[in-house]
Amino acid sequence: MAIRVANVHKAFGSKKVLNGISLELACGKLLVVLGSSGSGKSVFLKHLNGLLQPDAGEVEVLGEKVSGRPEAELIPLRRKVSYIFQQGALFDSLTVGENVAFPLLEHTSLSRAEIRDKVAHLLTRVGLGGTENLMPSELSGGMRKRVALARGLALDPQVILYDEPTAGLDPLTGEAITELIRDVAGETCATSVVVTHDLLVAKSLGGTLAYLSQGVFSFLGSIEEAAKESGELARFLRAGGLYVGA
Ligand SMILES: Nc1ncnc2c1ncn2[C@@H]1O[C@H](COP(=O)(O)OP(=O)(O)OP(=O)(O)O)[C@@H](O)[C@H]1O
Repeated sequence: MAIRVANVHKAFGSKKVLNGISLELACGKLLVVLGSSGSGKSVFLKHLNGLLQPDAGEVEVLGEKVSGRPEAELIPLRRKVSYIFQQGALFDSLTVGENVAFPLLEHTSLSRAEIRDKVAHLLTRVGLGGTENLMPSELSGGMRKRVALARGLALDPQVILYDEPTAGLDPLTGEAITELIRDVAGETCATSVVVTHDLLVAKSLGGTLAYLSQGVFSFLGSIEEAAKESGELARFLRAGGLYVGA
């Protein structure tokens, strides 16, 4: 198993967000986490690399315990688990090339020339070849997300966590990012978890759907199976533009 979440609870003050959530995801699989705004999708994702710690329950990623570990012990695991933030989280004072090179400089002993080649390769892979010298301020939202993805892939992660990768993008750019996520999942055999509330993205990615509601996954299965559900999930799918039922 790449990811094992067992009975995880998380509250902020009196607000319960995760309420005994459980999940197992095998290596190389893609999971799409759906749910309404504020249902706790990002909170769930942050538990997978220890950015948040559960109040109770266990999280294991790539066979290693994430929950209950001090920050310093999680650093080696985070090299294998890439978290792609919603806004891209680029360093604004560094060029695009320097942003992508950053994890390679920090965590590998590659030479400058090797890093330059790897950065060029990663940027080409996300459709941004030759943009090394641009500053993040010169990029569109879609380009920033691509650079963030290139940086997130730099260390050849075994698990990739995407937080709303298409939020705020026009449909065509969103589609291009979705294709990229699908291609990366197919080519690298990495395990991917994609948090989104865009149902068309979920449909296009395929993989397993998890619907977060009331702090638990009230549904886990394929989009075809989801289409047979009733209640909140059916309403969510219908409102999101996926035709469900007769
Ligand atoms: N660090 C924090 N401190 C306090 N409350 C938090 C914290 N992080 C998240 N929350 C609360 O947890 C709830 C779930 O937040 P989360 O960001 O996971 O929602 P989401 O499902 O990802 O929503 P969206 O789709 O709008 O991004 C929200 O009520 C949020 O205010």
